[in-house]
Amino acid sequence: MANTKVSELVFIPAPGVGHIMSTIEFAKLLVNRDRNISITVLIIHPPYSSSVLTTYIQSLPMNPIERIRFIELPRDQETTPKLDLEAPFMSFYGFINSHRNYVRNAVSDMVSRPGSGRIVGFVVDILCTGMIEVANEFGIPTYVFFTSNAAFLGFKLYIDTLCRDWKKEEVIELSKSDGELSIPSFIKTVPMSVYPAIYQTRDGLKFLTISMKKFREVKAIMVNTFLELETHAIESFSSYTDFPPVYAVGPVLNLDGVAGKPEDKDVIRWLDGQPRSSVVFLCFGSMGCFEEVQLKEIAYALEQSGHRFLWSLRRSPPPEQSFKFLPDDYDDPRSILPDGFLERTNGFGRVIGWAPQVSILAHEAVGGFVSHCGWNSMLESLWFGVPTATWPMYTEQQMNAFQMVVELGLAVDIKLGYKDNIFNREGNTAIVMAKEIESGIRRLMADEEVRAKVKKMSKMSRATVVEGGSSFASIGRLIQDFIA
Ligand SMILES: O=c1ccn([C@@H]2O[C@H](COP(=O)(O)OP(=O)(O)O[C@H]3O[C@H](CO)[C@@H](O)[C@H](O)[C@H]3O)[C@@H](O)[C@H]2O)c(=O)[nH]1
Repeated sequence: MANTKVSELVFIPAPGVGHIMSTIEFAKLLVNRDRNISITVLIIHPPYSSSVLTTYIQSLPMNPIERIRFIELPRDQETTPKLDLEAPFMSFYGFINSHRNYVRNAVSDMVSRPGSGRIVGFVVDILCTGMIEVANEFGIPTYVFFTSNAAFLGFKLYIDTLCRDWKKEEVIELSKSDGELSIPSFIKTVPMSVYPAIYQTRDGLKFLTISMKKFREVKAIMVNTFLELETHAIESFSSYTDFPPVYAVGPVLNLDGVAGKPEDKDVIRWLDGQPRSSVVFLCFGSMGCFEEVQLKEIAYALEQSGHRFLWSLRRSPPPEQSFKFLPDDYDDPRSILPDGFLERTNGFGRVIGWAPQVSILAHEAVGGFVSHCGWNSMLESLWFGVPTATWPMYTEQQMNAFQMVVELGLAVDIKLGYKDNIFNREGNTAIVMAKEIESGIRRLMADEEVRAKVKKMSKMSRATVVEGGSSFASIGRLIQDFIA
């Protein structure tokens, strides 16, 4: 007999650091909010090797949370499709879909478990919308947890609408032109220079149209954002009649960080010894890394700027290993930095590998953040009131940078339209010269107007998630929708 009092949700996050962490934090938030909600998280192991992600997944069962159960789906090396660098999105989508049978089995077990609750919904990541098919087989509604922002969701919707009337080649041609787009979720017209490179391919567009079609089938979309930050973008969805309701439920953050290392304490101790707001922190997300020539330009810029710095430096996998391995720490970063750089900057700068980013941003010594503009990083920097200098690299980050700098005035730019092809790094990117980086760092540390706006937004981001706040209320309405 099912326990009718308990509402069960099945969460299916995507195996990427920037996706899985916020999704699981959202699960925690829901069970804390309502004692009658219970959640089973189905973990799909990544198809590539990532020490950070593996450490994070392994840590989950070690920190039990009441009413959240983690089930790791089997890794079937024989039958899972391999990732294709020519079609990274669709092959990743195929990889996720190859787990459908495991999801069916897990849900069948849940349904037949005595005393289990009524399954009221699947909550899936954008990369896992193929699982809607399984939810439909069980007659269970699906919700999407969108780990990026509302403006970008609006971009996808806009391009999807274009693709109904235009051939994909025409959309690609348009995206490579010099023009601008009037996208309803953006206040200003959006220059093509910030159009994400991944959607300038047939593979990316195919994924976009498939996932948007699936989005139209779901009961609601939860976006990791908040009304005070993205008022215009969130309100823009009300003009669509054939799109599900959008709930702004953020910022949903993992304030515990990812993969704690013993050296992290040493980094924090070093920050303890620095003056307030004096340190520039540089970090480029779970997939960010640069060629040696670019690293040298960053090093020169840091030296010239004279600001104290903390630089998270990660090594790209060799080209033939792209997408089989994610970036990792250098054994010895000295090998790729300019001669004598570490000695000359000793005392005012530090180079580290994977950073305890959240603890660093929370530290009062940090005065600025040079970031790749991954959405979690943007939300974390706003939460802690640290202004950003934008250096977007891959996926939707150019649009995030445009939004932060041009639309919202919450960041300064180093580069808005920098694009890195993470699936094929060989000679694909222009070099940003030291002078440009140095100028960005100087503006970041000196711009009091942006700093004041960020501090104000920091207060709003904290107020929105507590009782009386808009995201708090939004989650309340969502829970009513789950249990109705
Ligand atoms: O050295 C590091 C690097 C990252 N992080 C953390 O890892 C997360 C990274 O997330 P995010 O900033 O969003 O970057 P990505 O890992 O690049 O995230 C992917 O997912 C995001 C959400 O969909 C998108 O916005 C990005 O473009 C996409 O690349 C954040 O919580 C960081 O605090 C660390 O703790 N230490």
